[in-house]
Amino acid sequence: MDFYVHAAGVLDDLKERKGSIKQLAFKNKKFDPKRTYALVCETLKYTKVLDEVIERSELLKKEKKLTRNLAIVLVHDLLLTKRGIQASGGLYKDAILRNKTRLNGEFVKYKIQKGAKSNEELALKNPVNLPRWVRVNTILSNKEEVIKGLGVEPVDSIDALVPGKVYFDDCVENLLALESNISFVGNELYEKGKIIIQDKASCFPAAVLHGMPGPVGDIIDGCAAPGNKTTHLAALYPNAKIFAFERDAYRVKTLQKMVRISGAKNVEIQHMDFTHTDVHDEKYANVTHILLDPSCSGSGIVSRQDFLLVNEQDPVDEGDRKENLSKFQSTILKHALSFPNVRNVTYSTCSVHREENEQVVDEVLKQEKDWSCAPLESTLPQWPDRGVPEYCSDPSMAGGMIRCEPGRYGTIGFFVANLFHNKRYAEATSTATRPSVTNSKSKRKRKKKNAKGNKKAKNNAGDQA
Ligand SMILES: C[S@@+](CC[C@H](N)C(=O)[O-])C[C@H]1O[C@@H](n2cnc3c(N)ncnc32)[C@H](O)[C@@H]1O
Repeated sequence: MDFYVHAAGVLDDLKERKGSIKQLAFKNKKFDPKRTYALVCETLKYTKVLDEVIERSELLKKEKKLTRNLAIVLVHDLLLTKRGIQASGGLYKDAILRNKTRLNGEFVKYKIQKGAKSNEELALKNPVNLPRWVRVNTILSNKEEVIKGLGVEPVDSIDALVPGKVYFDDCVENLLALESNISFVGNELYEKGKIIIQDKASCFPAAVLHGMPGPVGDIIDGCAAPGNKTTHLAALYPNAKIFAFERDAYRVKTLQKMVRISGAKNVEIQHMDFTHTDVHDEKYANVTHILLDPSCSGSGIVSRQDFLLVNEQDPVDEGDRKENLSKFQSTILKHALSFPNVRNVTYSTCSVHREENEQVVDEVLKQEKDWSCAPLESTLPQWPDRGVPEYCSDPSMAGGMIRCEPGRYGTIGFFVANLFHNKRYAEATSTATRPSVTNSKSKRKRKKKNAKGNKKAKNNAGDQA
């Protein structure tokens, strides 16, 4: 019976938003976490039905010792599983069994009223069905090996995904989509780090950065753990050094593990607050690119389980939280832009709120006049959803930003802005294809020419970016 009390406790904690279903189910190892997780998920799928049946049968009025959530998990197993309540006996089980006939009767009536032919028809359905996005880790493998290993055949749209099929993404190289229910438990490609499970939108920042022209020095990932984007950068830039910052001690361990499994040898992990770095430290003198993916509200994340909590959790007042996050995001973005040789910076969040997205970029760019937002042509132009013009003081800027609506086109909610330093970018792109000039006379000549070029480039940044 302790198991049911524990599962009911998880439901109580979920209501109070003490963690995700997975976190709470796996927190207490005394009870089989997988079994707890399964019961909690299944119960949440049928909460509406169970609540109704419990109410109609007046169970809680008659059995005062039962709480709502304890009754829900027990009635779930009584009515919706073949095995029934898995406990040898006790107070709570007896209370349910005393009301068994009534509960069964109300359940049958409910099903008839709803016209349901099976119990499954009563379950809550996930309105958002994301495919499983898998990035081929080109450090250790290639598309051919992965396709062969997964034993899948290509289809030409994510809507056509069924078991045994694969879709090759058209925005991000080496990104594949598989059907949503595929499991990677025990999968060799996954366990050996040859594939990395990463949502499509989360692959955009490194892909955008990689699409920018000009030479690349060192790269910073300012907010790195768990390391999806760091390892993506490492795969795209095998010859660059990547400094991966993470301030949280626990998450640093996850980052270390992920970098190790990915086989990346060019990542230097820095366990520290990125905003505390000395931007003039010689160590970072060669940094030309920064990927910044700071903590955010996560309001764009739609997980496989989120829909289960729609009716369970009370809405929270997000006002203050959004404001604090927005301030932090502006501060960390300004810090990224202050590295003396940085030329390209992507700023991203998995939030759908303007306060964390367009507004942060807009406010920072108002203060940082040397920086601009790159236009559509250089920021995955094939992606249809862009920034919201009304949220930017210069509405034309929005076209260069990426927005992903949760669930639309198979991704979570996401935002990316692609920023470039006007002068450094113009310099880098006008000399990119030329051999390096070392003598001082030609250096002076180049400087003069670049000065002219910079002016032109600033005016035509859109064409060049
Ligand atoms: C949204 S997550 C990053 C996800 C990561 N980019 C990925 O794709 O796997 C933000 C991370 O930044 C870390 N973080 C937040 N503020 C930071 C700071 N000032 N310095 C370094 N890390 C920070 C958080 O601990 C968290 O792990």
